Amino acid sequence: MQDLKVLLDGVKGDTGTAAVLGAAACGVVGVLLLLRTVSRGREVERKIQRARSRRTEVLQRADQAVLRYRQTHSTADSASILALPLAELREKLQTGSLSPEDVLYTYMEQTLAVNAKLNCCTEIIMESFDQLKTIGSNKDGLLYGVPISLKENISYKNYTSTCGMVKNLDKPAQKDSVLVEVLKKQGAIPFAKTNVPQALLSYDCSNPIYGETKNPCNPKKSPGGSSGGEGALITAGGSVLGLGTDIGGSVRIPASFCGICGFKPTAGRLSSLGVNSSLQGQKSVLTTPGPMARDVDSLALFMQAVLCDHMFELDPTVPPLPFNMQTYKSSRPLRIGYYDNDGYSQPSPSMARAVREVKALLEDAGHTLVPYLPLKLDHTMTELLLRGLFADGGVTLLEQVKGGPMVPGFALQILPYRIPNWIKKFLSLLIKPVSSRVAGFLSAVCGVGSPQNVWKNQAAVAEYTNETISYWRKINIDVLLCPMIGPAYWPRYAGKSSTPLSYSMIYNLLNFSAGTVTVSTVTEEDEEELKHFKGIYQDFQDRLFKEAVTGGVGLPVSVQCVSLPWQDEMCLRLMKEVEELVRSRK
Ligand SMILES: CCCCCCCC/C=C\CCCCCCCC(=O)NCC(=O)O
Repeated sequence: MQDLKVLLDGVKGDTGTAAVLGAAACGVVGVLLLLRTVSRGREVERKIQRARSRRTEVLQRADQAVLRYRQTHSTADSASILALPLAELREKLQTGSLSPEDVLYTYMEQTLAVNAKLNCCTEIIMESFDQLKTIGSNKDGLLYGVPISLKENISYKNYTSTCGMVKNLDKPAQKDSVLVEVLKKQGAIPFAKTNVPQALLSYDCSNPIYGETKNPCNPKKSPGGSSGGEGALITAGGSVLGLGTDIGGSVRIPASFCGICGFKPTAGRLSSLGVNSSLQGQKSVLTTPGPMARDVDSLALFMQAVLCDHMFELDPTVPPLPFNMQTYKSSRPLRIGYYDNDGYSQPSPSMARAVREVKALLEDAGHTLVPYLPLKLDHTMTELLLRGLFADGGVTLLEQVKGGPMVPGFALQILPYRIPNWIKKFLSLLIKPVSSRVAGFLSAVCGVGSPQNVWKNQAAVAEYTNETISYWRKINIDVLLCPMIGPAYWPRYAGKSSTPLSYSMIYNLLNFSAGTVTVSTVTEEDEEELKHFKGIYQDFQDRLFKEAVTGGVGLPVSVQCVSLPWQDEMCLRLMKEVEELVRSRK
């Protein structure tokens, strides 16, 4: 200390030396910071490598387990097991004509093969093999012996839910999520976890840890997201039932992009304890777990299985409403609202055609179809939905992804949250004459500014919900038929193209029940019509959407069915009817 004082005294008045010392100090600090960044980068890289090696190792172990099983057991007919719809599979398991062992090993084998092609799994749950030893005690369960895949963010004890973010690596769940516990009690065997996009806030499916998942219908296309791993795995036959989550369409969009069925129940109907998200605590737009499968009966069976006393006991915040089979099975003619264009995002030709065709089928079947249009979508999408979702101006999301690598396109996706609000507001004014929609987006992602405004936003959402319910009452409709985003995008377009989310996310904002059923495929005529697509606003969002869905001939096309909150069975009923009508037309 004394030496330092002498040194400083020595340089006092000598400004040249002081400047040199100052510069040297800055240099040292700079080098230290650089070293810290490099070392953190290396640590991140090591973490990612560890996770990938662990996955490779677990895939190999699962592969060997399947091999051993095949060598020691007379081979069950895999193809016929994989072809069974869930209802039949379940019956054969319950009557004992199929064993849970044969079914699990068959699905495991298929999953490993599918994953090698599509990169859809993040984990194989090795405990699924152990579960076979005790499964007999769940023989009465509605899902006895049924293998089920889980989206990566659903907690399973000792497995990490990264939500596609490096910072969450190496934090294994302390316990099973409530849904996993309930599923196990019902005899289901969770056996794989599936891939998601970075931070879950995208309808693409790529993250820096596990990479990009491919669409089984066209590997060059995205499977959708965020439950994209589920969409790909189920479509390719690796799973007969899966569990995803949906805050903006993350169950419905991958179901639509891959060609299966997906159901987003009313948020609150199923327990969310142990279901991870990147915007925990955000209440304006609600997230919910929801099932995905090849047919609607499987979705209904899932709901019936988990809406049980065990779930109501484990999570008393869930209303004790068992599945209403009477509503699901009812054949009472319905009054069905419909729209093929929401007036905010022009649908692709196949999206609109699918609604028109299903409308005609429903009319022929004796239902009454009533024109419908979502209220004030322009204002609602930006001022209620986006401003509510990012009430904090995106701070939470930025914190989540800080310091980690980003998948291509993600940096651009989160750029608006990095730009200071005064610049965004200025840009919003500049852009307004060109696209009021994009201007609204820039203004909305500035957030709400104060806690008081959070409450105002939530009150406005409640008011909008009430207005919408009154509108349903006024035109006296039971359910709604409308488009679902599709066909599958080229990878990385989802991060740039947000406006089509008006078709899915509006029902998260309203917290209505909504599900998708695949009803058609893109035709040459659809593709030809797409060439003349201009869009409603004719802005860059419209141009991006057009680019994203080109090259879709032969890809699946879905429609969406919607019902009022807590009328989940009614929504499933319409989905089932749509599925049957479309099947009987073929
Ligand atoms: C240019 C105008 C844009 C208007 C409004 C767009 C609103 C969307 C904005 C942000 C992107 C949010 C993407 C959400 C995708 C689905 C994610 C999802 O459902 N995740 C499930 C989960 O988190 O559990």
